[in-house]
Amino acid sequence: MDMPLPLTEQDADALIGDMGRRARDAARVLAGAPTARKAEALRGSAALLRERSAPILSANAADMARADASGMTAAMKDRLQLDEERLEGVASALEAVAGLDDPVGGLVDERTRPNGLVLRRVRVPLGVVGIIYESRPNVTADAGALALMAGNAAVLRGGSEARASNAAIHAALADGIEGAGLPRDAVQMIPTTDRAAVGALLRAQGLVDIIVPRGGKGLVARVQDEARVPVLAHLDGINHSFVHASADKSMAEAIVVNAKLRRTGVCGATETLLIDRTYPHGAALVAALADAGCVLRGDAEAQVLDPRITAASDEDWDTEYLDAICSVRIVGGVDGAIAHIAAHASHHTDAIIAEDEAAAARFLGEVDSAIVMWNASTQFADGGEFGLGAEIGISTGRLHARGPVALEGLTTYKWQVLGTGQIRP
Ligand SMILES: NC(=O)C1=CN([C@@H]2O[C@H](COP(=O)(O)OP(=O)(O)OC[C@H]3O[C@@H](n4cnc5c(N)ncnc54)[C@H](OP(=O)(O)O)[C@@H]3O)[C@@H](O)[C@H]2O)C=CC1
Repeated sequence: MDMPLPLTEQDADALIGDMGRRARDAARVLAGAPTARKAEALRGSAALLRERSAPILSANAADMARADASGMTAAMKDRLQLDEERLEGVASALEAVAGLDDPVGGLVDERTRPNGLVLRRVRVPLGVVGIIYESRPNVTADAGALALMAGNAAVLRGGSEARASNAAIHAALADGIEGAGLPRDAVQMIPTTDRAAVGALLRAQGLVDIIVPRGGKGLVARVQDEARVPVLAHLDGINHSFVHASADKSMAEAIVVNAKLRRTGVCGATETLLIDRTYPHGAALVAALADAGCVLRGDAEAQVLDPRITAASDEDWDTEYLDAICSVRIVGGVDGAIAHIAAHASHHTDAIIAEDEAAAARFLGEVDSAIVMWNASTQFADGGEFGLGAEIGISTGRLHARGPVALEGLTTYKWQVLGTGQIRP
């Protein structure tokens, strides 16, 4: 699928310009496509994924071999790897999206003015959505499917380590879409791993309506510097679990171990444990993590709790490890936790574990993150777990949609004004 490298800026602009124009044409068709047709496209794609499981898994094996050779971490390889069961999960997710309620045309609200004008807000697709994401092949299917079902055309740019898997999955999706009589260009995959194409996508004003960047610090910096297209940021998860003085001991241990270690490579994993200075079971809490194989780095007060905690540096409070490593800080009550989170969180997901309702209410009200939780694991940060069927990812920005983004988050609305001849005085 790769074009010759390196791409000049002009080559990249020409490539994205052409893809963007084709996407725009496809988006016009999709905006009016019947729900049944979109669902048929996704069910057809799911069937093709199953039919083509052997070539898709061998494409994935090629990606995995390159990952091994390049020394990719175990957590990153876990995200990249497919097997029969995971591929079945990808196909089933397409069918699940096909069964979701179509948001397009839905009535958001309606009111009648004293002059008799009827004002309605009706859901419409965003248009052309550019999605830049990590080396996780299932996202190719999930993102393409959600964009399509919400009536949008998608231009996908997956992580370079997953290029063979992505190309194989994308081909099944495009064939399924075409097989249902919808434009093949509805979901396009950028055919190069050259990052010049990411720059061109970020500059594609007028061709791309919104960019969803899913990724970490390198991507954040580039998006902040270069984006000319509106951005729905899906960025890193520097997430906190705060154990309040009133927390139940066994609940706190179970939640914290799960939040940190269930899958260390997902963006909803906890990276920093905050312990209330007056919580009486701090030593048992950190021991539960250390015994489960987690490396702990703490401030001086935390280090007193367990000899296995080494000294944290300032950098640790701003680090997303995506690994079995956790920073631990002792804080003074809810105020201390809120202050630490305000200074170091990435506004993704933060949780309080507490029996005290007033403490929890303050945390839920005052922590400014897309998802705030009470007595639950931060690993629940997931569209499927929220009952949305699937997700593009977790929006960490402030506008339009926050937290798990699925069909509704991929739409906007327009006003329909119904008169009976009114003129404005
Ligand atoms: N909020 C959310 O929903 C999600 C957030 N994440 C976050 O993603 C990060 C982990 O994934 P990781 O694989 O490290 O992600 P990266 O940020 O390294 O990569 C993500 C995508 O961005 C591209 N990219 C990265 N840097 C640049 C750049 N400077 N210029 C152009 N393109 C760039 C990558 O391309 P290339 O292949 O060329 O490297 C890849 O396609 C974590 O921080 C995690 O929290 C992950 C999933 C969901």
